[in-house]
Amino acid sequence: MLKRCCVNMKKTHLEEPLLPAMLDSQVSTQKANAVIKLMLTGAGESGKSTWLKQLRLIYDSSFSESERAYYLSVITGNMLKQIQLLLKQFTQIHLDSLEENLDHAVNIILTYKHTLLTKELVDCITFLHSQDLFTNYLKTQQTLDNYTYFIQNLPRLLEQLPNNKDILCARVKTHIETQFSYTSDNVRYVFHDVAGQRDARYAWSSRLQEVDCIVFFASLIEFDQFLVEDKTKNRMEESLQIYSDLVNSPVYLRLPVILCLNKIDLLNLKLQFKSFKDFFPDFTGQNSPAEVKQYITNLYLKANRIGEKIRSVQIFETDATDTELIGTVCKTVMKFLAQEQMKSIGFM
Ligand SMILES: Nc1nc2c(ncn2[C@@H]2O[C@H](COP(=O)(O)OP(=O)(O)OP(=O)(O)O)[C@@H](O)[C@H]2O)c(=O)[nH]1
Ligand SMILES: [Mg+2]
Repeated sequence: MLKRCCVNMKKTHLEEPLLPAMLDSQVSTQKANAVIKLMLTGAGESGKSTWLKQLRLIYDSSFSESERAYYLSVITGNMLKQIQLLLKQFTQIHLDSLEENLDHAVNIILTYKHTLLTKELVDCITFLHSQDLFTNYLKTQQTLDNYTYFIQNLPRLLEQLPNNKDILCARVKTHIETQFSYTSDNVRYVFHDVAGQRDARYAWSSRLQEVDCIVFFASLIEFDQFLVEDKTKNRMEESLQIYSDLVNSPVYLRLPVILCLNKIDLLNLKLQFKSFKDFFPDFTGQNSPAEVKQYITNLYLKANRIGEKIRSVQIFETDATDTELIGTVCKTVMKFLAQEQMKSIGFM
């Protein structure tokens, strides 16, 4: 049941606790006569915190200059750590065959110690990515999901602070649960963003007891990826297991579920280099975004063994970095929750 109560005037803030400005985000002054709490769930890197950033952009304010400067160091750190990791293995394989220019660029990157983006660093990274030897190796490796996006955009970030899209594409792992709330049509929506990696999931159950809806994020492009916390475990299998545990649990039967099949924007790109069937041999379709998406959707549908009459599930295909799309999804989610509320009080 959705609870009706007084307006909740608690401060709202976004993840990234190291950033002081974010802890001081706006307080809504709108009155509300109902509160709906939603918990964002899903494995690590599925897109929960990116959704929260979107809510802030849509319902509160844009990022300040100091937040943008903070994200510049996050992006530089994300990329540097990733490229250094790739290069460690790359240089082991090609130690004796690197041409002088490439060897020089590799050395600069490998010995770079801070998170300040400099022209020298960007030039070396750009040069590295113009070399077939490296780009062919890259196709066989697991990278950050927005790696290609940032490779293309690093030169711009030498001149400008990150724009909203850059910030939405940056990766900051969640350690501490955070929340964001806003009021629309007299209803206050409170979104709880929790950490998704294995060691953090023990904390989910107490929060799930208090919320009115589960929002589950599943990445559409994790079929060839392995967990950060367990390199032997396929990420999509893990996500299906978490989803199944949640939706089939008798404890959370009363909660409607919103399933976001996320990272739809990256699926096409991934399928140009990877064969879905190599990872899910039961798949007999074409290696096309439409067929792969349908197959994954069916896996999630099958994982839910509770009938529609008992639990409502609403499915969305999302790109969590697309503000317009997420705005539209939010409106549909609000309508869906209003219907659920009517059902729960016997009007439907
Ligand atoms: N291109 C693209 N990137 C996405 C999308 N959703 C999330 N990402 C990126 O994926 C990475 C992980 O997203 P997060 O929102 O931090 O994931 P999370 O679920 O909060 O992960 P944890 O905090 O570890 O539980 C970030 O770099 C995001 O920018 C998407 O739909 N499209
Ligand atoms: Mg997070």
